[in-house]
Amino acid sequence: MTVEVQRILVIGAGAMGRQIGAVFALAGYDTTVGDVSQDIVDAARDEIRTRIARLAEKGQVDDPQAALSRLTWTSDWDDAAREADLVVEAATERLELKRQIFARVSELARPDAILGTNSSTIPSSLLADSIRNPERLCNMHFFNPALVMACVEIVPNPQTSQETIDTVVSVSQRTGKEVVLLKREIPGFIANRLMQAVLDEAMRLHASDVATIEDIDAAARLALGHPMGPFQLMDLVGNDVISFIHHAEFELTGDESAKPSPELEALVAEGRLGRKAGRGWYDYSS
Ligand SMILES: NC(=O)c1ccc[n+]([C@@H]2O[C@H](COP(=O)([O-])OP(=O)(O)OC[C@H]3O[C@@H](n4cnc5c(N)ncnc54)[C@H](O)[C@@H]3O)[C@@H](O)[C@H]2O)c1
Repeated sequence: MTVEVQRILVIGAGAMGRQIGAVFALAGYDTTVGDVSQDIVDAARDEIRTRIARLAEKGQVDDPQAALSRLTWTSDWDDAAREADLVVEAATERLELKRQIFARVSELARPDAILGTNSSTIPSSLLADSIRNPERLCNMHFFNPALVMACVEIVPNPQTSQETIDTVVSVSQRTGKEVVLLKREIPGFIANRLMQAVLDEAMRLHASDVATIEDIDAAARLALGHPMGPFQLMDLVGNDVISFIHHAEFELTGDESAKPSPELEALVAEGRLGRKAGRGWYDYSS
């Protein structure tokens, strides 16, 4: 059984939240995207207008005005939380902040509203005791950029009800995404664990002087058909983000092997964070 969803609130208008909001609006849902910063809300609204217009030019959106009219942007999301059938949290990746947000949502939202977190590293079981109705919560994990990437991972925690799972699966499918439904929580879920395994092996090969980063990247691209090599990918995502994901997994599991490699830590300590810093595994200064 699914809950009838018409109104959705997305909390956080950053890189993920703004595009997740657009995905819902394009699928026909009345969607509010809320942030704490008016500047971020304004920038998000402008960016999404441009993106939806571009999709319309490419023939991928029939009625851009209708989609935009279903989108509301706000720096005060309390009213939208009261009205939402589904709330998807996509705020800054900090456990305490997310717990505060869910406690507030739990005060405001209808008891039958479904709640999802887009967190990449925080399983919803760590948020469940901050809300009144933990059976209505799960991870609903979109990929970056959410308007483009075709997959949503849905991760129930031990308390998540079947109705909650059925509802988030149904909403995700209506957006046109392919759903990957995990049977249980595991740090990193599926896609990021697979990616992490490739990145870790690439760093091990390089640290043991088996090949250059250029050759390891070439093998991934040309022999395995990956769109980019593991070192190129780390530079694109940000080596600090990759390191953070390792630390988060170590904190969740206590597993020493989850810690970032010394090479990665050295790179981050030197400020070689990747493309955004002009230098990472590769040099982008020229
Ligand atoms: N960036 C990625 O590649 C990616 C991919 C998948 C999932 N995620 C997850 O999505 C979430 C958001 O990531 P992001 O990259 O969009 O981060 P971001 O830093 O770009 O955006 C986070 C936004 O949350 C806002 N925020 C903070 N407190 C808030 C509050 N109380 N109410 C409303 N908004 C608040 C911030 O102002 C900011 O605009 C994180 O949980 C992250 O793990 C990120």
